[in-house]
Amino acid sequence: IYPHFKKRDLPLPPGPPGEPIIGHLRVIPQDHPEHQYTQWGKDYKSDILSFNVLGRPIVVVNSIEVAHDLLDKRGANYADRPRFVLFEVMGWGVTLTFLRWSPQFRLHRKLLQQSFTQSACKTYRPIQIEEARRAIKAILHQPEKWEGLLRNFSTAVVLRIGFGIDVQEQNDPYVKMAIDVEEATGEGGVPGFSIVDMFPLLRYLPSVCAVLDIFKPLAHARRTKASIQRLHDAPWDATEPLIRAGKATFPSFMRTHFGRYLENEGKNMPNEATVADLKGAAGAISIAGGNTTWSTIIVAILNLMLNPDIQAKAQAELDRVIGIDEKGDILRLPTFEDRAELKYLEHTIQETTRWAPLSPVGVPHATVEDDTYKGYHIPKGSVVFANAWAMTHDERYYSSPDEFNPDRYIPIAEGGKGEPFPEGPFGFGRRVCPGQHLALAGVYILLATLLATMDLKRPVDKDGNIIKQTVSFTNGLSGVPDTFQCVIKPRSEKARELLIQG
Ligand code: HEM
Repeated sequence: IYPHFKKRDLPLPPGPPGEPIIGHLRVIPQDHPEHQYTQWGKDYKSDILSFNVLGRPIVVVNSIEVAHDLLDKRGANYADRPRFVLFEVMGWGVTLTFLRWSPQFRLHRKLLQQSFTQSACKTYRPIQIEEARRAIKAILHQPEKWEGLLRNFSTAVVLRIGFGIDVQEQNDPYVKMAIDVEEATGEGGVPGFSIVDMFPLLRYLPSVCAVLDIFKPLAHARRTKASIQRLHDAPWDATEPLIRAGKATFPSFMRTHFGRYLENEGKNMPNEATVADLKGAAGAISIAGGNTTWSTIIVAILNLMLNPDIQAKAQAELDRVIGIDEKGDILRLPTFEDRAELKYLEHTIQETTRWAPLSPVGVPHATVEDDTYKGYHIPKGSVVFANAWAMTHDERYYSSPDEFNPDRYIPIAEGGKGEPFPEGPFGFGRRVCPGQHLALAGVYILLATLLATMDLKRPVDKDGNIIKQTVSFTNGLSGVPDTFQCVIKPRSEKARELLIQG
């Protein structure tokens, strides 16, 4: 199947020995392979490694330099994706994340990239600020539900931005629909590693035959398909009549692009994107942007709770920038205009993405053609993982990389260590996350509002002792921190009032 795998005079990048026929199928750990890939990089003294799974070449990139050389500088050759058959069965067919290198990929990439540039994201600030304040006000009333309420926040933001629907404050049906779909997609496991990804024809196996455990993901994908379709259709159907009537009040991806579509149609002009393309792209915003933004916020909260000194420093900075009255209470809620001055908060957000990159081995790319790099052969069709975890924990750049320390980014000129902002958590090259500015803006406004108004404390038992909690992450398309407890209380009566006023 992979003729170029054998036809070579140069060696493949190094890696541990595999087994006959199945190669490294059982050698690569199923859970959190990023750690083992990092260790192998050290064992083989190489930032590029190779493996094969059932004959398919796999390349793992462990350093930022190699990622730049291959995924950025030779971007066109590394812009493909492997086929994600299981996700196709689920119904994620016209979703940018899973599209192969093709004209359709380029169309979707253009649509999404243009829509979420640094400056295009400003259009969506009012939605982000409104939802952030709404979520923290809800936490004020139901502090024990903080985790779910923050999930509602990130899901509501991407649904509103994608489809322009008006999300209800509590129990919104679309938010529920999107969360169910996110969970179901997450349960699909590590992308590209199910039995149907390896043997695509098995997707047609009749359900009665698919009784073995290895076929569970297939059964799961078939069950989930209808809900994924619904997530594309229901919010679209709700907004379409409003856009047609020119009555869609909120800006959204759908309003911009479907509005343009209708305009062209009215003038008998051709449309580059079909309705299916636009639905798929709006759906991609919701699946790629909800869970990831939420998880980033949760990781930040975890670290702010575990490090009260960091939390106090971030709050002191907010107080200084926002202004406080004679009693030490903040004068107003934070806005996007404060962001440039909130350097410590910005470093805390960067440190959050560095400390626990949410897609630790990235979303795999694939090579379009054979390549040669530093004397190694990289076959056409190789699946390429950019090990973001290895890059953001690289001791050559980061002192005590497991430590959460926002101060590591203070420039040398200001007496700091001048460690670089992380690269890798949002991927690389022509596949780099098109939603990164939107995501970081959402994380910023949520954390700024939360820290300005609330204290995050570790829970204590009835004797007042701090309850010890372990920190762990799920596997899958993006790692989500496992549930932990956090006590969230208003910093003052004034903070409470500001939140209630909105
Ligand atoms: C903190 C939050 C986020 C993180 C950590 C994140 C991370 C990533 C990563 C690692 C990739 C794969 C890049 C690669 O293959 O090299 C990706 C792709 C993508 N992200 Fe994000 N993302 C986040 C938020 C968002 C948001 C809010 C959107 C909404 C527009 C979004 C839309 C996408 C899309 C559509 C892709 C697929 C790009 C492609 O395949 O060409 N992401 N993201």
